[in-house]
Amino acid sequence: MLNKYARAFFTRVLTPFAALLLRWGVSPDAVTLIGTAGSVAGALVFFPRGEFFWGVITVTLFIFSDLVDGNMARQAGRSSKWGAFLDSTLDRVADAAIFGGLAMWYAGGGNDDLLCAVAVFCLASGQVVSYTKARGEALGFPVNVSGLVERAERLVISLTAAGVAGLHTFGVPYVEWLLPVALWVVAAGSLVTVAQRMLTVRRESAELEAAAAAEGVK
Ligand SMILES: CCCCCCCC/C=C\CCCCCCCC(=O)OC[C@H](COP(=O)(O)O[C@@H]1[C@H](O)[C@H](OP(=O)(O)O)[C@@H](O)[C@H](O)[C@H]1O)OC(=O)CCCCCCC/C=C\CCCCCCCC
Ligand SMILES: Nc1ccn([C@@H]2O[C@H](COP(=O)(O)O)[C@@H](O)[C@H]2O)c(=O)n1
Ligand SMILES: [Mg+2]
Ligand SMILES: [Mg+2]
Repeated sequence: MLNKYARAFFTRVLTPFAALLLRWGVSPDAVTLIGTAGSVAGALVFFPRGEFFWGVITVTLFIFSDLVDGNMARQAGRSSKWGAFLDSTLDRVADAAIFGGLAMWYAGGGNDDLLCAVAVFCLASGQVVSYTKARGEALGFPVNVSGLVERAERLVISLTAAGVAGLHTFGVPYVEWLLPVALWVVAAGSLVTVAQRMLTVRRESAELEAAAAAEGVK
């Protein structure tokens, strides 16, 4: 949903910045790499220590590079399959660091085995959500579904909740519960999304086989 509705807005807002980077001679691949490195560092330095506010600020600053790199590639007429591969692959790395960092907090100072397991489930199910589409498309199916909780939703829900929950360390009361709720929501939403995508590929596969069988009868 966010991918559909918010992308146009961010494309408009980020286009001048992307143009400036191109004028400075920065390549889209460099933005993809630096954005991922910054997101990973922000998540793994701050989240395991429970410093959610600064973690979210750092990760958010760097993760917007994911909207800038493609914008740069399109403006420069340099969109490539390699760029698409690099972008998607490094998305998975950044996501692993974000949910892995949260799981590390609950395994350590946060001292909550159940929430650690939920964060690990968010990590794993998010990767499976992306894999269903990548594998379905590689097999030649259109995978004509986005699903309830795509990457943008996973990030916005988790990072917003973590950022606000992090205000607890500055003395803001009654905000810590937001992160556990967000993790449960992302976990449940990702499970639904995996099911939506798997059912779509199953339907598309059946339709393709039926069409092939009908073709054979003629
Ligand atoms: C009191 C202060 C507390 C601090 C609050 C901080 C607030 C910050 C909170 C959140 C910010 C989160 C920003 C998240 C930005 C996300 C950007 C992003 O990564 O978008 C990527 C997404 C997809 O791009 P791709 O096509 O490159 O990726 C594809 C995707 O990975 C697919 O994965 P799948 O969905 O299948 O799992 C892969 O299949 C595919 O291979 C891959 O190519 O881009 C978009 O979706 C575009 C839209 C992004 C819209 C983001 C909007 C977020 C903006 C603001 C949030 C506002 C929150 C306000 C908080 C207020 C708090 C008080
Ligand atoms: N280093 C890169 C990154 C991206 N691309 C191209 O952009 C598409 C992704 O666009 P986003 O707005 O989601 O970043 C991707 O599929 C590539 O075509 C690129 O070429 N090089
Ligand atoms: Mg990108
Ligand atoms: Mg991306």
